[in-house]
Amino acid sequence: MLSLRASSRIHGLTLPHRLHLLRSMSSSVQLPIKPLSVDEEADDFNERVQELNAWFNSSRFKGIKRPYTASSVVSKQGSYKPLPLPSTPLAEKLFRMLQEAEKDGKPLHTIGVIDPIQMTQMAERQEVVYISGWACSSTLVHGSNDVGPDLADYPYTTVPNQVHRIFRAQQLHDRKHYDERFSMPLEKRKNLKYIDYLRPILADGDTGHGGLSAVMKITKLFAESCGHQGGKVVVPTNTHISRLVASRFQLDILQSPCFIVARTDADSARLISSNIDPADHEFILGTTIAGRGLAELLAEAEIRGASGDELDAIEAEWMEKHQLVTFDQAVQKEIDVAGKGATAWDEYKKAVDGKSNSEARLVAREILGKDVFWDWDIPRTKEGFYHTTGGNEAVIKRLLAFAPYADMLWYETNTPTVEAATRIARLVREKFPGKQFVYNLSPSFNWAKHGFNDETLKTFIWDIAKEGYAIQLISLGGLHNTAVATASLSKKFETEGMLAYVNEVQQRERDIGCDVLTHQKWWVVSSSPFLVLRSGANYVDRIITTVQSGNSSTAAGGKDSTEHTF
Ligand SMILES: C[C@](O)(C(=O)O)[C@H](CC(=O)O)C(=O)O
Ligand SMILES: [Mg+2]
Repeated sequence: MLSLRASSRIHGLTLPHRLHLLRSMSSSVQLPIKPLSVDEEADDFNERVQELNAWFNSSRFKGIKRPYTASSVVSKQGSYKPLPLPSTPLAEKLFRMLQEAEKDGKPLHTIGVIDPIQMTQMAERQEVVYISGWACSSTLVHGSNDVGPDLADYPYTTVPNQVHRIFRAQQLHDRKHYDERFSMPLEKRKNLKYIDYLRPILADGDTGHGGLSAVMKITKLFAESCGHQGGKVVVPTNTHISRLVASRFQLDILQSPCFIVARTDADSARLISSNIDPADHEFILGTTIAGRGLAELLAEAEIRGASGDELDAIEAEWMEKHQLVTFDQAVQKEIDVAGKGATAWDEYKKAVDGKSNSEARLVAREILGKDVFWDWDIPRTKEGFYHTTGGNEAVIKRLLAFAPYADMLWYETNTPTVEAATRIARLVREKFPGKQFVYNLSPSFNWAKHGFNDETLKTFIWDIAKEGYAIQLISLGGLHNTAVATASLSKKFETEGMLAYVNEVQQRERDIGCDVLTHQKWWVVSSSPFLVLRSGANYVDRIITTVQSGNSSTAAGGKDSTEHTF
């Protein structure tokens, strides 16, 4: 809830200067105590529109297209300019970090975190935090706690809730660390390594969990809980663009500089929900064999009680017989059959560049002197989806279409290679110089099987960083690491008892200087009889000592604490 100070009038100043002054005097807003006149209200509105336009034109949004006006945003903001969100300084920091990454050709690379412990252990070295939808789906589903595989069917508050949890933990550890620093003399402080817990968070927004209003709601939650989101595409290009615009519009209403990352899964996508956008037509597959639709045959089989296996067999046989092709491939075949050769094909390709399927059909008829039979409805799946080729060309086309609307681009690759990453980035950057990318160093790949040797595996991140892959993340790195560390301890503990604990955990914590070794200091329930607080014990002790006028006999980190044995 916002705490707003009611203002008394400031005499001698006329609007809009008065309101402007009130806004700039403090980070909060002083609302006028009497309704403004219509003229005053209009002046204030115009001043806000001007201010917002200046923000839109600032270097933060260089190259970003907004298909709406600043006044359409201001009118949605309500009667006063939004206060800066806690995520704003972090988003601004990310902007500067990314500019530096671009200048140096170096990456911000990170490991997806699943909890506050992992966040603290990465804070010293990883400059950004990634929060994965997949990992949330497996570990922390908001509301129902019904964890499961990532089908993006969890409540849309799930990932924002995790972002909120991690952001809160970042803030607490920052406060704890700061207090620790200022509880020691300057000379000693010089030797205490400064840890920056306030790392910008990049969070997975998946497809936005619904229509445009849902996209706006999740965007708002992310911005409010501190985040930057990535969208996922299984939809027509223009639907994705609408979601990006909805997301930006929401951020603009909040006047938030949070980053929007447009992610496309077009590389591996084999289905598209609709053929409504001509931009997707060249990649949609159809059949050159007339006949009954696949979905119709499957529905019929289901009615007569066919089993799942039988249905799969019907589909496989149908697909085998029909060998789906794009319209261009169907035309190419007809050109070959007609013996018209390479010139006709070149002529066709040139004429259909950027055109819809209905236009391509007219061009083909012109060249071949007849219609080409090709149907994209016959093979539709029973859900109504169209088949699509996927692949890198589809990726490139989408990235180029999303570039004006997104701060960063993310294509989810099928195969991690420097060559593919380089080619795609260069083609995009030819048209959008300086555009930056996010790259998923996904544990879904068997990294040992992609032709890397130790050397190329080690340099991969830095090699692609030179091409603009400024944020790179092991999406499920934290999740896998928890799995392997726990499995290993569990295995050894079974037979080696406490020796296993010492060797696997305590000794290693000591060797690598892991601060959780002394977890009371790191994160503990205070032993105060008055308050039970989850917090950094020493930090809480100091607060309690302060409020109890310097007397806290119950301090959690007092002389009886087991931590003094470390
Ligand atoms: C990136 C991702 O969307 C995620 O939820 O983190 C997942 C995880 C992964 O497999 O790497 C995805 O790519 O679908
Ligand atoms: Mg995801």
